[in-house]
Formats: sequence, C-alpha cells, structure tokens
Amino acid sequence: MTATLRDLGEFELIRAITARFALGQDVLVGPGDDAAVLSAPDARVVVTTDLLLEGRHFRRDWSSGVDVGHKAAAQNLADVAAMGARPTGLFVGFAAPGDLTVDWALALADGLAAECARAGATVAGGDISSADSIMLGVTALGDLEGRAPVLRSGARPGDVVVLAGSLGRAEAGLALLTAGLGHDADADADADADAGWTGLVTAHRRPRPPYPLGPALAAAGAHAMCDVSDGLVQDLGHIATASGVRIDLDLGGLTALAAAEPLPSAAAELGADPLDWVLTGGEDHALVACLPPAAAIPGGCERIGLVLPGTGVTLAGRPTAGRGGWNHFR
Ligand SMILES: Nc1ncnc2c1ncn2[C@@H]1O[C@H](COP(=O)(O)OP(=O)(O)OP(=O)(O)O)[C@@H](O)[C@H]1O
Ligand SMILES: Cc1ncc(C[n+]2csc(CCOP(=O)(O)O)c2C)c(N)n1
Ligand SMILES: [Mg+2]
Ligand SMILES: [Mg+2]
Ligand SMILES: [Mg+2]
Repeated sequence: MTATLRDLGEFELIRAITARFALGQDVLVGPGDDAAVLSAPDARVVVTTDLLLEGRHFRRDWSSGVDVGHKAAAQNLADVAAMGARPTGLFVGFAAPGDLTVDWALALADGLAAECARAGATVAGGDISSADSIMLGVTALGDLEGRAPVLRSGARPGDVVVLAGSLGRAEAGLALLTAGLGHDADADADADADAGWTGLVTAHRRPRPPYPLGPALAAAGAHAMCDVSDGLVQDLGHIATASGVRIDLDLGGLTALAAAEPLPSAAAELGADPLDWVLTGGEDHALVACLPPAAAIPGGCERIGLVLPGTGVTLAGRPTAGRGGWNHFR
C-alpha cells in the first residue's frame, strides 16, 4: 500500500520534504527554525508571491508532482527575474488532502528543488496544512546585486521591445490536453524532451523561463520588463498602461514564432490559430523588456516590437481588441 500524508503526519512530512532542499548560498538559516535568514549584501531584496491551485493551474491527471513543483517555482522565479534580480530563495505554503500519497508530496519537493537549481535559488522554508484539494502559495526572493529594479512603468517612446523565451507553447500544450491529445505524453516527461507535441505539453507542465536574461536585460539598460504569465498582449498592456505609452508589435516576428513547428501542426489538428496562442497564451513565463534604441540586445533575445507615444497594445498598427489573455474571473 502506498503511504499517504495522513499515515505520515505533518512533522514527519516536513522532515521528509525539507531533507530534499539544500541550504543555498544566500540562505544563512534555512528550514527548521521559526523563520529563515537570508543574506542580502545589496540590501535591496525583490519579493513576489503567487498561488497555484489544483483544478485551476494544474490537474493531477495531467501533471505529476515533479511537474507541479517545477511550475510552482518557475511561476515565481520568473517574476523575480522580470525585476532584473537574481533569484535566491523560495518559501512554499503547501496544503493537501490527507489521502494524497507521500510519493506525490515528495515528488513536488523534488520538482521545486530542481527548478530552483535551474535559477540558482533554493527552498528556504514554507508551511503545511490540510485542504480538500492541493493549494500552493509560493513566495520568492531575489537579489538586485546593486542594479536598479526594472519596473513596468519605465518604457519610453523609441524603446525596442525584446522577447526572451517562448510564447504560446504552454497554451498549445494545455489545448492538446483539453482535447484529449497529448494526454498520453509521459507525465514524468523530462523537461528537455521538447520535440513535437510532447514538447508543447511539457511546456504547460514545466515552463522554462530564461532566468539569467532578467539580470542581463537589466544590465543592458532595460527601461521596463515583465514576465508573460497571462498572455503577451495583456501583459504588455500592463507595461503600456504603467508607462503611459503604446506598444506596437511586429507582425512579421510574431507570425514567424507562430509558424515555427510544432505550433502550426498542433493548431491545425485542433482548429486553432497559432498566432492567437503566441499573442494571448500565458504560462510560458517568457520575459519581455523595453530597451533603449542604442542598447545592445543580449544574446537569446529577439526584437518583437516598438514603444510609441499613445496608449494600448497594437499589432502592426492595428488594435489588438479581442485578443486578450487569462483573467481569473472572466
Ligand atoms: N491580493 C493581493 N494583495 C496585494 N497585492 C496584490 C494582490 N494580488 C496582486 N497584487 C499585486 O498586484 C501586482 C500585479 O499582480 P499580478 O498577480 O497580476 O502579477 P504577476 O504575479 O506578475 O502575474 P501572475 O499572477 O499572472 O503570474 C503585483 O504587484 C502584486 O503584488
Ligand atoms: C487545469 C488548467 N486549466 C487552465 C489553465 C490555464 N491557466 C490557468 S491560470 C493561467 C494564467 C496564469 O495564472 P496566474 O495569473 O494565476 O499566475 C492560465 C493560462 C491551466 N494552467 N490548468
Ligand atoms: Mg501574481
Ligand atoms: Mg509577472
Ligand atoms: Mg495572472
């Protein structure tokens, strides 16, 4: 019989989970005391928090515990990188039903640890409770290393909009799973197994934000930056509003992204528009930044648009109305 959380009990579970987390270079006191202690030589610490709920952000029949751990960490670590900071520590609030297997909970811890390792961070603490379905509340910290934080409000007309990371792939993977396709893709698929439709499903299960490019874009002089959690048009809309500018997207560049296999073949199978996935798909956690025109674009980033006077987000000068993104209450 497989042991459940009820069998193990809260404190043995905490012991088993925290044994999976190494003490990171920035963590002076990790899990085990009333609070953690992190070093912050720069004294400017970035802090962000996000929820991840079963049924809303993931399904247990579509994602393994390791997958959910990767996703919960990535969702928060990308926000740290989007401020131009280097991720340091993660705090994980975890609630689950008592009949969840211990194996699932420890797989979650392994996924969290592995994604933290991708970003150079570690899990420094958390909390555990019981609940009717799985709920994760993750908080991430990062070090600005002496740089100024890159806000949503700093874009200026003339800036070039650049993209680091992928767009539309997680949304395509979700669409495949929803249609009952890709469900057979191995639930423990390695994040590097990114060929074909399996790679799209993997992108939904384990987003791979380009963490080092957050600090790199900040160092290159980015005026504004955010990660794409809800969809490119919607998230750039936040930059446009906060900065009081218009952002015009290049049709050619985005069409090329939508034309890159396997997006078009998956879209054809589902009767979907791959450009819609690229423009409105969330959860790839790419980084988008507005760079001054003279700045060198860091390797791994590509130009996708231009900042202009005005308001809103346009595509080759045309309104993007009707192309929105994820909204929890609509
Ligand atoms: N319940 C809340 N209380 C206080 N501040 C909040 C709350 N929810 C969101 N915010 C703040 O609003 C801002 C925007 O939050 P939002 O969650 O939209 O951004 P995000 O985390 O980058 O995106 P996403 O949640 O889609 O990944 C952030 O500064 C966040 O701290
Ligand atoms: C089972 C299941 N159904 C739907 C979705 C799609 N989805 C959920 S939340 C979100 C935006 C980002 O979340 P947040 O804004 O909370 O960070 C998206 C695109 C999913 N991932 N899993
Ligand atoms: Mg949020
Ligand atoms: Mg964000
Ligand atoms: Mg959101």
